Amino acid sequence: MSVINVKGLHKSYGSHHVLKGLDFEANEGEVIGVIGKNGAGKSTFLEILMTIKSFDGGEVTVLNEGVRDLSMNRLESLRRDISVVLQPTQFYKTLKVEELLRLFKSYYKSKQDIEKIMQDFKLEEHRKSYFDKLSGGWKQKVSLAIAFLSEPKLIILDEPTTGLDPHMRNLLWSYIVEYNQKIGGTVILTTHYMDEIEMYCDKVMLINEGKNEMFDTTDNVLSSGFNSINDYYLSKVSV
Ligand SMILES: Nc1ncnc2c1ncn2[C@@H]1O[C@H](COP(=O)(O)OP(=O)(O)OP(=O)(O)O)[C@@H](O)[C@H]1O
Repeated sequence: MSVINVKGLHKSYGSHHVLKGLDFEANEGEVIGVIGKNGAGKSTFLEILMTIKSFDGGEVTVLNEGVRDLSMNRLESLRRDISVVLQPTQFYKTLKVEELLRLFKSYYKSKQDIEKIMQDFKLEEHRKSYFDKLSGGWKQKVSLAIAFLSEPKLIILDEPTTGLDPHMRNLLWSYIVEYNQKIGGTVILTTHYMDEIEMYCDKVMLINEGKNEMFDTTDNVLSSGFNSINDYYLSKVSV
C-alpha cells in the first residue's frame, strides 16, 4: 500500500529554487534513506512530508490525503499518524524525562505503557534528569521514545544519528528496525552516513540538483557495479 506519493514537487525560498520536480513514493513497511550533499534540499523535502512546510508546485499525498488543500481538522488527524523527531524546543528545558514522556502520552492520547517505553529505550537511569541537561545522544533517545509513543504509521527522521557515538547509533537503529518489523511502520530519514543506508534501508533516494537523481533499492544500486553506497555517492555527486 502506498503511504506517500510525490509527483513533480517544486519548492523555492525566494529566488532560490531548491526542489525542481522531485518524484518519490513510499510503500507500507519500507525504510527509505534520503541522501544528498549539504544544501541539496533533504530537510526541506522531509518537512514538506511532515506537513509543516508549504510547497510551490506538484502533488504530495501522505496516507491517502493530498496535503495541499487540507482543512485544519483533516491536517490534525493526519498528523496524529505521523511521528517526527524535531529539534527540542525551549519548553523541554523545564521538564524531566519521565514528565516529558507522560506529557506526550496524554497529548497523543497514547495507550502505551510509559514504564515499558522507559525500559525499551533504557531511559530509567535518566528518569529524573532534566531533558536540557542530557547529552545530545540521550536527547535523541528521548526524542525517539516520544516519537514511538504515538504508535505512528509513519516516522520521519531528519539526521537521527548525527553526532552520536557508534553504540548509540546502533541502539537507535535497533529501535527503528524493531518498530518497522513489529508494527510494519514506514520510516523515512535523511543521513550522511552511507553505511547506515547500506545496512538498514530498503531503498535510497539521491537528491541532486533539485531532483531525485536516483531512487532505487539499495540492492539494485549495489548490484549495478558499486562496492558500496558510499562509492556510488562519491561517483555521482560532485563536491
Ligand atoms: N527557511 C529557509 N529560508 C531560506 N532558505 C532556506 C530555508 N531553509 C532552507 N533553505 C535553503 O535551502 C537549501 C536546502 O536546505 P535544506 O536544509 O533542505 O538542505 P539539506 O539537504 O537538508 O542540507 P544539510 O545536509 O546541510 O542538512 C539550502 O540552500 C538552504 O540554505
